[in-house]
Amino acid sequence: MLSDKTLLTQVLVNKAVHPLPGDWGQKAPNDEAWFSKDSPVQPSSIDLHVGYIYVPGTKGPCRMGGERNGHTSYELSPGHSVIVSTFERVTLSGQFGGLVFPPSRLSSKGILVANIGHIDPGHSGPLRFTIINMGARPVSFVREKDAVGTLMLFELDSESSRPLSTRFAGTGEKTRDEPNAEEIDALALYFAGIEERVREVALRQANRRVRNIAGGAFIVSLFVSVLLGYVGLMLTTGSSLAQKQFYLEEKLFDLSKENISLVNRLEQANRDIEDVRAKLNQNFSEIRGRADGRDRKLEADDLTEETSMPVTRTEN
Ligand SMILES: O=c1ccn([C@H]2C[C@H](O)[C@@H](COP(=O)(O)OP(=O)(O)OP(=O)(O)O)O2)c(=O)[nH]1
Repeated sequence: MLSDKTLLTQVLVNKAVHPLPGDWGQKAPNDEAWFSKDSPVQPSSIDLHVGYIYVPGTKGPCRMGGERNGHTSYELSPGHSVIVSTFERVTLSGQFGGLVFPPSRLSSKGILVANIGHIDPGHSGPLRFTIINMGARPVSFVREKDAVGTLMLFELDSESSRPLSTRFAGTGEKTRDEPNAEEIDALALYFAGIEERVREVALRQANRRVRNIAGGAFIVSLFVSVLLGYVGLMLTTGSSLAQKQFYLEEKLFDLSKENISLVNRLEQANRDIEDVRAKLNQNFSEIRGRADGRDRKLEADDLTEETSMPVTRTEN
């Protein structure tokens, strides 16, 4: 593995990692700043920074976040995924290979980099990473400023007989570059489409309950049509409004949850009314029973009174 000094020579003399962010490219190799805490060159690795951010599902060739039009800064919402290319191009001769890892400060924010891997001898171009926000909060990425990978270089025991660049010769293809539309859209904006699925289940549940209890199909269809209208709107306006979309979707989600809670309360109120009705019926039958008993007693008393009265005869 190359140490900071050899790494620095590879970077500054052979342009193995180039360009460098900020004014690092203008510093002389013997500048002490290379060995400071903030240097992109660390004891045995070099930091790679955000280049462009590509957002899956971006419609239209001119939309920010799509092919050849990556964002230079982006706030990645929880559960969302993007492709990030590196600001630096990594150009290795046949004598060197590399390994790239996510910086641990990214992992502590809940960022998962899906494709850590190796860099072939002969590779030339930016690297790219598929990134998912598994954390609880949005995470911002800014071009040139935020580190997105940590690269280590290795010197091979002998030069590769066919470095990557020669294997591409005559194919008309290049080693890896910025992603095209097909590669960007192979990803889902939401990790495993999870938000979509959860929302569908919540809506289905709300729909069923409301229909059962209050014949509220109207409310649900209204809710669904608002949702569909909104999704349609988002499809036509593209995902440059992704954050706004996320916010509104959260709101729709909350509404759906509120709906379910209202339905639960309605169910409970129905059960309470049933209880009160049963109690009233019971009280009514008891009162009725008592009244009947009293009537019967009064009738019996009248009868006794009549039969015990002395009979007076009138004699002519
Ligand atoms: O996280 C990574 C790892 C590698 N690479 C670059 C450098 C590497 O030389 C090239 C190919 O990597 P790998 O051989 O791992 O991927 P593959 O799927 O086999 O690529 P390909 O089909 O282009 O050979 O992609 C990246 O951009 N990001």
